[in-house]
Amino acid sequence: MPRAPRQITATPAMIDALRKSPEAHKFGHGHALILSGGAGRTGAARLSARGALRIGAGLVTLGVPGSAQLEVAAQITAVMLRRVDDGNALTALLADARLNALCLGPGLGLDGRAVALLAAALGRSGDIEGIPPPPTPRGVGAGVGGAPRAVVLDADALTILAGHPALFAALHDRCVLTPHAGEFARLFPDIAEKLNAATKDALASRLDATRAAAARAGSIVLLKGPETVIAAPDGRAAINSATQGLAAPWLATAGSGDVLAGFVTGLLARGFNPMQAAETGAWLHTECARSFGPGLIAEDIPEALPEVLRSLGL
Ligand SMILES: NC(=O)C1=CN([C@@H]2O[C@H](COP(=O)(O)OP(=O)(O)OC[C@H]3O[C@@H](n4cnc5c(N)ncnc54)[C@H](OP(=O)(O)O)[C@@H]3O)[C@@H](O)[C@H]2O)[C@@H](O)CC1
Ligand SMILES: Nc1ncnc2c1ncn2[C@@H]1O[C@H](COP(=O)(O)OP(=O)(O)O)[C@@H](O)[C@H]1O
Repeated sequence: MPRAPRQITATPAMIDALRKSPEAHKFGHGHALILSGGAGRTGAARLSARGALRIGAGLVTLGVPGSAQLEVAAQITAVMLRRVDDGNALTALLADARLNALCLGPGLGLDGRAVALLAAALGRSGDIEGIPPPPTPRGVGAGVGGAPRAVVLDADALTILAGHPALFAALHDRCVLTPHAGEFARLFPDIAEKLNAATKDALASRLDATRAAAARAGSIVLLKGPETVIAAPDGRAAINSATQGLAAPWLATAGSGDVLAGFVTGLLARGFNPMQAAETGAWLHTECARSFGPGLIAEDIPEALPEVLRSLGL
């Protein structure tokens, strides 16, 4: 019998974890790497990067193909930029163990480069059909201490996973998958079918579906919506409600999910464990929308974060 899900609220433990030590320098708060797609499609990854930086990652770098370098350079300041043209370039970059959290999906695209980046991020570049084996430096796919690197997979990365079973099989317990309902149905069609056919309470069914997906993936799954459900492979689950008194309807705007992916990535870079990062990121995301209120667009979400953090006493 699975444990009852936790309703996410700001507990003293969450607030404590969000506090920054007065002694630490920027590398003590982690370095997040967000991989972007090509020119004309870089907005989503830039939104994620801004979210990761605002939530406290010490450094945030956007990995972009050469074609998008100028476009992105013209739009960023505190966020940094590295050229990442293919899977080999990412593998080489990941020899730096200080890059401790990755985000793939927002605006990534579905082309060969995107597939190769996903394979490299999951440490599988040498054995995926059609992707040449790279010269693998030691430690690739691993973070500090040899544990696999934390990876947030959203948007296009989820669509790629749905078409590449070998990549799906490479998911691990430091991955956080953040599908909306459409992406969930693409990735877990049989589970989604059962969910749609369910006759019991809608939230309970979403909870069952998210738990089943997390168990299959071996990763944290965060199913987005007005009631966001988060589940771990071991059956732990939590719900972030944005309904009734906590409603945040202005979150239904293009790019808000990209910011959420950035929030979770930034928290992973800071050292939060994957379940804690997903829960805390989802809660703060809703609070930002509630704090900003009507007229919110995706760019406003990271900018609302300082006020929300201050209201927690940080
Ligand atoms: N500013 C930017 O640069 C932005 C860039 N973005 C980037 O665009 C790329 C594509 O991402 P995407 O999510 O827009 O498209 P896609 O993968 O086709 O899935 C959408 C289809 O799924 C379905 N669907 C079912 N339930 C759903 C639900 N709850 N919420 C949403 N959809 C739901 C629905 O089908 P329907 O139900 O209408 O038949 C819908 O047609 C990706 O890289 C992303 O990062 C965007 O983030 C926007 C801001
Ligand atoms: N009506 C709503 N009430 C509260 N939150 C919502 C609502 N609609 C969407 N959201 C939230 O907004 C975000 C939308 O993400 P997503 O669908 O991936 O959009 P995008 O791909 O444009 O970034 C998710 O965090 C989701 O939970």
